[in-house]
Amino acid sequence: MLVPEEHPPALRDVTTDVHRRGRRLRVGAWKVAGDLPASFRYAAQGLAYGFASQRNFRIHVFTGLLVFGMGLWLQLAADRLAVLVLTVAAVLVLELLNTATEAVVDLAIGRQFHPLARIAKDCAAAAVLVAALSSLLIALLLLVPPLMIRLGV
Ligand SMILES: Nc1ncnc2c1ncn2[C@@H]1O[C@H](COP(=O)(O)OP(=O)(O)OP(=O)(O)O)[C@@H](O)[C@H]1O
Repeated sequence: MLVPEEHPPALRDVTTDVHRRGRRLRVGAWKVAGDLPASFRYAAQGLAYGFASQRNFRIHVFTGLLVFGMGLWLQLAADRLAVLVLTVAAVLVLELLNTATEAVVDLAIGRQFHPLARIAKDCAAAAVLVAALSSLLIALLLLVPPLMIRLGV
């Protein structure tokens, strides 16, 4: 068991858990979400930050809404609509993780060059690209055939 006083202060900050009313509480952060509404509030803040600061995130949101709207218009079956939702969500999730990665890298290294910082940022951006390309392909596979029928082509 960790005894906080046995560690130097910096290590103690990141390693110590306390037990309160049967719950483990992390105490290494500047602030910890104390309850479920607070957790949702912080998640909403992250979502709002991603939307406000990341042009690509906004593009993905509007593209996703467009694709889902087309799916509804074309009366796709529920399981096909679910696949569209899943692919759009995957791109948005990865875009948020990309933003988080950029923030952590900048926090760690600031404006200096480091090859590992470049790898972290490039790979996070590549993850978004892979998800976006595969979700575009899935959307085409699901939407084009019924669209052709609807247009009488
Ligand atoms: N500290 C750094 N050291 C080395 N290379 C960096 C560093 N910061 C950024 N880069 C390089 O510059 C590129 C762009 O960095 P940036 O922080 O703008 O990320 P981004 O993924 O382009 O941002 P966004 O997702 O907002 O378009 C990175 O992909 C990386 O190749």
